[in-house]
Amino acid sequence: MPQVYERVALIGLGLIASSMFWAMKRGGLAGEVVGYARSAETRETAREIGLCDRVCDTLAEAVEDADLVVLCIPVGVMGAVAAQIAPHLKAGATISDVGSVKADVIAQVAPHLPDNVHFVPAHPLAGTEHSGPASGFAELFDNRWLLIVPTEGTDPAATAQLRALWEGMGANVEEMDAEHHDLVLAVTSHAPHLIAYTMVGVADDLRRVTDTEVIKYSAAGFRDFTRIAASDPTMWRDVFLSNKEATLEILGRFTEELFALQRAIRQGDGDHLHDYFTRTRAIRRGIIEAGQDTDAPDFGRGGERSK
Ligand SMILES: NC(=O)c1ccc[n+]([C@@H]2O[C@H](COP(=O)([O-])OP(=O)(O)OC[C@H]3O[C@@H](n4cnc5c(N)ncnc54)[C@H](O)[C@@H]3O)[C@@H](O)[C@H]2O)c1
Ligand SMILES: O=C(O)C(=O)C[C@]1(C(=O)O)C=C[C@@H](O)C=C1
Repeated sequence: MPQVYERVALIGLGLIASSMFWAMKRGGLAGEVVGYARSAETRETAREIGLCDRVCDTLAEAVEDADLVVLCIPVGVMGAVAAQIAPHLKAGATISDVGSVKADVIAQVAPHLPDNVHFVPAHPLAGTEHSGPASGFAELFDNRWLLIVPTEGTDPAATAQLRALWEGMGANVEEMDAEHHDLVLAVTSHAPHLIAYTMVGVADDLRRVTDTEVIKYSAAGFRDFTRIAASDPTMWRDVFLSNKEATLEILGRFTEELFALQRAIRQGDGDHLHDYFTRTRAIRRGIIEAGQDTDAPDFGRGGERSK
C-alpha cells in the first residue's frame, strides 16, 4: 500500500489513536506517526509499547510539520484542544477528528482553525469497551464504516486523501452530513449505550436491595449489556452532552414504545407483544438476508460495502 501522508500527528493516545497507529503501520500508510498524550503516564506507556514513532511532550511539537492532525480525544474537549494547536499548524495541513458526535464537534473546532488548513471531520464506526494506549489493535477498522462529514467548503482533494488513509486502514468510507450523522448515531449507538448503562444500573440496585445474585447468574443478554456499560465514562458523558437533541428525541420515542409494551404486559395483550417481536425479528433477518454484516448498517442510502 503506498504512503498516503508523510507525517501524521495523533492527539490523545487511547483506543482509537492506538488502533490507527497500528493500522497505519500495517499498511505502510504514513512516513512518520507522532503522538501526544496529556498525561506523562500515558506518554510513558506509549514509549514502552512502541506506540508512535515519536511521542511528544507538547501539543505544539506534535502538530508542527504534520500533514495530517487527528484529534482522538473526548468530544467535550475538541474545541479547547483545537484552540491550543491552531497557532502551530503547518499551512496546507489537514485537521480531522474521530469524535462520535459531529455537529457539535464541528461547531467547537472550526472557529479556531486558520484559513490555510483543511478541516475534514470523520467518525469510525468501530470500537470496544476498552480505552487507553494499550487497548488498540490494527484490525479494529477492518471492514467497518468510516463516515466523513464534510463541512462547508471542505477541500475535495483533502477529503480524497483522508479517504485513502481510512481505506488503507481497512475501512469502508462514506460521506454524510453532520445532522443526519448525529441522528443516525443516536439511534444505533448513543441511545443503546444509555439503555445498557441504565439496565446494568437497575440490576446493580436490585442486587443491593435484595442481596440476590443478579450479577453472578446473569444470562447472555445481560452480559452483553454489561460489556457496553463498561465503556469509558468520560467519553460517554461527553457524547450525551454533545449530542443532546438527537439523543433526547430518540429516548422520547423509546420511552413511548416501552410504555406501550409495559401496558400490553399489564393487560395481558399477547397479540401486541407477539406482533411487536415478529416485526423486530424481521428487521434482523432482513439485514442478514441482504448479506450485510449487522455491525455495518447501510443507513438507508443504498451504500454498498466495497469489501
Ligand atoms: N471507544 C469507541 O468505541 C469509539 C469509537 C469511535 C469513536 N470514538 C471517539 O474517539 C475519541 C477517542 O475515544 P477513545 O475510545 O480512543 O478514548 P480513550 O479514552 O481510549 O482515549 C482518549 C484519550 O484522550 C486523552 N484526553 C482526554 N482529554 C484530553 C485533553 N483535554 N487533551 C489531550 N488529551 C486528552 C485521554 O487522556 C486519552 O488518552 C472520542 O471522541 C470518542 O467519542 C470512540
Ligand atoms: O463496539 C463497541 O463497543 C462500541 O461501542 C463501538 C461504537 C458503537 O456504538 O458501535 C461506540 C461508539 C462509536 O462512536 C462507534 C462505535
